[in-house]
Amino acid sequence: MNLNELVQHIHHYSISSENNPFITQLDNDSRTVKSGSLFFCIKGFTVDGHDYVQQAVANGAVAIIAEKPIKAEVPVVIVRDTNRALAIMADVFYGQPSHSLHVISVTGTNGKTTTSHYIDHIFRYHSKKTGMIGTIHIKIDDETYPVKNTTPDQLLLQQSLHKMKNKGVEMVVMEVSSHALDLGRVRGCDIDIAIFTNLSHDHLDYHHSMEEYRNAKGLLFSSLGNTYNIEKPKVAILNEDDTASEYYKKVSSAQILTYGIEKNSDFMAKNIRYTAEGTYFDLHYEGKISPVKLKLVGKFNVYNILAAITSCYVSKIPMETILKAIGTIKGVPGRFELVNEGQPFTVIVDYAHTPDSLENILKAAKQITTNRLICIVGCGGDRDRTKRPLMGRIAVERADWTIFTSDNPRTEKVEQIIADMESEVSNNKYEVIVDREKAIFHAMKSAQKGDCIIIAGKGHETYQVIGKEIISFDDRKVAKAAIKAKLRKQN
Ligand SMILES: CC(=O)N[C@H]1[C@@H](OP(=O)(O)OP(=O)(O)OC[C@H]2O[C@@H](n3ccc(=O)[nH]c3=O)[C@H](O)[C@@H]2O)O[C@H](CO)[C@@H](O)[C@@H]1O[C@H](C)C(=O)N[C@@H](C)C(=O)N[C@H](CCC(=O)O)C(=O)O
Ligand SMILES: Nc1ncnc2c1ncn2[C@@H]1O[C@H](COP(=O)(O)OP(=O)(O)OP(=O)(O)O)[C@@H](O)[C@H]1O
Ligand SMILES: N[C@H](CCC[C@H](N)C(=O)O)C(=O)O
Ligand SMILES: [Mg+2]
Repeated sequence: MNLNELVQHIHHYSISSENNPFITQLDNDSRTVKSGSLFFCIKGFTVDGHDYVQQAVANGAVAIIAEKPIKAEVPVVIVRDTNRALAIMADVFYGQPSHSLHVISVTGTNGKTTTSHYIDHIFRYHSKKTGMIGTIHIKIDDETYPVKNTTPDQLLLQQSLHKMKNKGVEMVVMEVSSHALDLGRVRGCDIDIAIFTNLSHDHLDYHHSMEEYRNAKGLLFSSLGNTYNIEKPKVAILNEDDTASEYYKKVSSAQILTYGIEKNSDFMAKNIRYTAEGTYFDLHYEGKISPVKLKLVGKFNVYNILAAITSCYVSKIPMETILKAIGTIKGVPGRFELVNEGQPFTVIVDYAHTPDSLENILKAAKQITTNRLICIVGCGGDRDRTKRPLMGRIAVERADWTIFTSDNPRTEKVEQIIADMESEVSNNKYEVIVDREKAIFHAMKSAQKGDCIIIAGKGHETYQVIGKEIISFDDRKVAKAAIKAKLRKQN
């Protein structure tokens, strides 16, 4: 595709030359530029891409998209907003892949990854080729690719969707974070179904207030479009029990479907029974009642399943197939993941890293615990500090014993993060073991029959970020080693 063909999709631009080079790839990082690249200068949080034009040209860039005049031996196109231009041009360059894919997006504070995995599982059970974009990885049919972000930037997003199209993928489920919406990462993406899981305290370092945070998520629903296209109707699927849904109903022109447990909703779970084997409930929808069996625990998982059922049902998968499929869901990596080495106590690794998710997971664990509930938890550095006292208080109030430890301190002092977590704790049912590995070994050593140990916050993560360094660390592996060490000592 030539430069002129691409830039014609932007309303306001000026171009420094009449040359019309052939563009072989798009780049927003000078380090990945190759001969034939069109380089987009993006102002980041750390550096400004405009400062890397010379490097981009040296690496083979044949044209530049910038927000201000830049000296370069190649054509420079000046646009008002390079981020927006990248979203539009990437969509065009990659042949608008989202337009012919069935795209389901999931937003909300907690449950995005979990719900996405359930949806993917149901579609695959229904023999569809699927793609998934989210916190754990990008998955294209059976191949997975590592990720830096829950929702990739505009370029990687369109590239991934394009690869999916080429691989014969029919449907994509994608997590959409509030950061992504605020930064316009999903602009130009034709989304068919948008799911809202819930809204609770997180990311207030970035969004400043709950209202701002709620509104950022609202961008997904306000940009969803309307239902007038009969071939591709747009549907917003909202959690009726979360008050933020009222706002999303207002900002969206799409068809609205609701799910819930407490309030009357289109897809509703009633008569819920939580047992050691799993969770059972009656699904009420369209005047019908269907029994549902899950091998999952926790009320929050009933919400995730309801959202998954609703989105698959409106995607025309028969309810009978959906219900059979969900009976075979085993779980999601790092989400309530059991570590079992034959020990007489329960060990669970979970990604709870917000006050609400920590509370939920401790409540769910309590239901299956016959002795003490022990919680190992930390908070991330260089992230929302205001959630730390809340998480500290919740852990100590809900668990019988808590160990505060480190969880990706990044450039902050772990001791300060833990002091923040301790600041609103009102009893002494806790201790501090800064080193996470030592904390896990200590918990295993002191565990007794019937105890349940929740290792919270890192879930699927295979690293610990200390300073600028990334160290290999996996809660599941460490827990396994600690249990084995204990069992060896006993034998
Ligand atoms: C705060 C934030 O969102 N930062 C994102 C941002 O990085 P940045 O602004 O620091 O980028 P930068 O380093 O300043 O670079 C600016 C530009 O110069 C370019 N550059 C830079 C260096 C160079 O040598 N040459 C060059 O061309 C860069 O490629 C970039 O285009 O752009 C990067 C590329 O798209 C993102 O990976 C990065 O996410 C970082 C890793 C991050 O931690 N983001 C978090 C806050 C985030 O987005 N989280 C959400 C939600 C998580 C959840 O589910 O809870 C997510 O969706 O992941
Ligand atoms: N619907 C839910 N409501 C509240 N908590 C939940 C829900 N689903 C999962 N959780 C809890 O939140 C944790 C994170 O879940 P999940 O990874 O699905 O969320 P996410 O929204 O993808 O998070 P992130 O924004 O970090 O990607 C789980 O490990 C569990 O403890
Ligand atoms: N998606 C979350 C990840 C937090 C995971 C936790 N382990 C941490 O590092 O704080 C965030 O960006 O806030
Ligand atoms: Mg996620």
